[in-house]
Formats: sequence, structure tokens, C-alpha cells
Amino acid sequence: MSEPLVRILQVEKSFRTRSEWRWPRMFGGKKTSLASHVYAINNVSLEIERGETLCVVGETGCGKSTLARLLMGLAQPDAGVIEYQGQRIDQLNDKQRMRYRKKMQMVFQNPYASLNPRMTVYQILREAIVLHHRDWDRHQVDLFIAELLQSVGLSKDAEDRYPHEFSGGQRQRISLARALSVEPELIVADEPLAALDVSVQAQVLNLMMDKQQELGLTYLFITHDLAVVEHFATRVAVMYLGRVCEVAIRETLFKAPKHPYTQALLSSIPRLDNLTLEPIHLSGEVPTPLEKPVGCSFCGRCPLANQRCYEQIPMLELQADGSQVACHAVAEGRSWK
Ligand SMILES: Nc1ncnc2c1ncn2[C@@H]1O[C@H](COP(=O)(O)OP(=O)(O)OP(=O)(O)O)[C@@H](O)[C@H]1O
Repeated sequence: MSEPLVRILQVEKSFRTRSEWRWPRMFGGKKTSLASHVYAINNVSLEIERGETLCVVGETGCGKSTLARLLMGLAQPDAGVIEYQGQRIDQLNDKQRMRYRKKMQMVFQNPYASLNPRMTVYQILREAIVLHHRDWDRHQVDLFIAELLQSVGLSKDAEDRYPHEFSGGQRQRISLARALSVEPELIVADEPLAALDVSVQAQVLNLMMDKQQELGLTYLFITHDLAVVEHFATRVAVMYLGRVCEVAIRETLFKAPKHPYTQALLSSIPRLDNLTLEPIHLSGEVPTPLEKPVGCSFCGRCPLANQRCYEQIPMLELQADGSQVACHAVAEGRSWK
């Protein structure tokens, strides 16, 4: 098998946070601040193959964006290794990282916040292009910008306009044009459709798929939307509270989800085919990421959990159909009935 484009190996990331509170007046009313840790990513290992779309799904706060930021070098892992084409990229300084900025680009959820409001579209694209094509003259840059805008479905007159003069969908096209301007290999897209209307979501998604075909792009695509996953993913990684609980190719995941959390997640989507799962209602509280999990993060809500699940962290294990599942119940063949 060929080497994966990206290899994430046993990565951990926690954030130090501080919460402030005041003693009641009868106890002096003094302000006190408490330091704690948020364990955002716990021992995550994943690979991204060249040319695929790896969708990462999971409920809010499970660590999807943190994973994307670690990969892009916007945050440093506390432990573990991140490799790009076999080279370690998790410990690079800004200068060393420049080499990878050209290969890896990020598209964010809110295209308005990620585009400089004081710059015209031309300036935004030019800034990215000249950084990576220092030898290009003005004519080459102008020509490339015109081609880029056309390729994302925007007209040439967009060049002289500012981000606020565009709709959300058009702004996301500008973000995509900016990402494509450096001819990257990998695009890390963090909920790029979430701020858009449903009709516009489909347009932007189709544009991203077209670009993938045309340029051989690889995507790490973070989303909450399982319909998007079913349409777009090559493989899917399901996260729960800082851990990856299941990884499978799209067809396998939707036909035969194995982890109880994945099953509950997929049972929530209505389907037109006869693959609809019995609705699964999870009880129990989502544990807080302020404590490092001792056993399986999902055990408090899992109807299949037994003592082992509370005591021992399950590791991703390869299944007969090629999927990987981190679940003691699956390993022991415990089932819902
Ligand atoms: N800079 C930070 N400082 C403190 N805590 C953080 C920081 N960034 C993320 N976190 C915490 O880490 C956990 C994971 O956050 P993250 O944004 O990665 O989740 P997510 O799955 O992307 O959520 P969402 O789907 O809502 O975007 C959360 O509990 C979050 O509050």
C-alpha cells in the first residue's frame, strides 16, 4: 500500500483554562480563579490517503476543529506525531512551516471572518499568490486571478469588490479561490457549509467536488451534516469526546455502523431507502472534557457498557469489513438485544 498523505499518530491536545468566580459576600466576596484543563484530543490516530475525502463527524466539542488546527500547525500537540508525506510537521517553526503552507490550505466555517474586510478580492488573492510564486510578474498574477475566479464561478468584476459586497455562498467561493491560489494538495475544510443556505450549500459542495476531480485534491472535511457525509465522503472518522471511535469507508459506515455511538448518530437521520435504523435514544450526560477519561468516553451513555468499559480505554481495532472500531462491546460481540 502507498504511503498516506497525512499520518496522525497518538496525538493529544489539552488546553489550560481559567474560570473566575466570586465568593458570596458573607465570605468576603473575593474573586477566585481556578485553573483547569480541557482534554480536547485524546490519543487520536488517523491517516488521510491521497485523493480521498476524509469526513470527520461528531457532536459539538468533540475535538474536530482542534484536530484540524493541529494538522494545519495552528496549534501544537502535547504528544504524538503528525506526518505529511512521511515528514514530521508537528514541531516546525514558522519558517519551516512555509513549505507546507503551499501544500495544505484551510477553509473556515465563516468566510466573512476569514477574509480581510479591508482588502478587495484581487488583493486577497494576490497576497496569497505572490507569497508562493515570487517569480511571477504582474501579468501572470492578473491572469491567474482571473482564471481562479472563473473556476469558482465568479465573474472578473469580483476582483475590485470587498468581501462584504458578496453573499455567504460567494464569499465561500472566494475562500476556496484563495485556498486554491497556491495550488495545494490538501484542503482542510472546517464546516465550510455550516453558515450557508441549504441551496447554496449544494452549489459550494459540488464546486469542491469538481475541484477535487480536476486537481486531484485531498480533503479533510469537518461537518455535522450526515447528508453531506453520505454524498461527499470517501471515508468517515466518527469522533466522540476527543477520541476517534470508528473509521470506515462511507458505504460500510452507512450500511453497517458498529460503534454504539455511530449507530445512534445514524439512526437519527430519516432515509428513503430501507436502511433506516431503529431510532436509538441515548440517555445519560455527555461527560465533561475537563476530566481525562479513564475508560471509554461513551460508557456513561452506552446501553451496552459493562464494567470493562468504565475501566479500560478501548483502542481502534480492525474489523472483518475493513472498518476500525474502538469498542469493547463490539470486540466481545455484545449486542443491543
Ligand atoms: N483555545 C482553547 N482554549 C480552551 N479550550 C478550547 C480551546 N479550543 C478548543 N477548546 C475546547 O476543546 C474542546 C474541543 O473543541 P473543538 O472546537 O475542537 O470541538 P468541535 O468538535 O470542533 O466543536 P464544534 O463542532 O462545536 O465546532 C471543547 O471543549 C472546547 O471548548
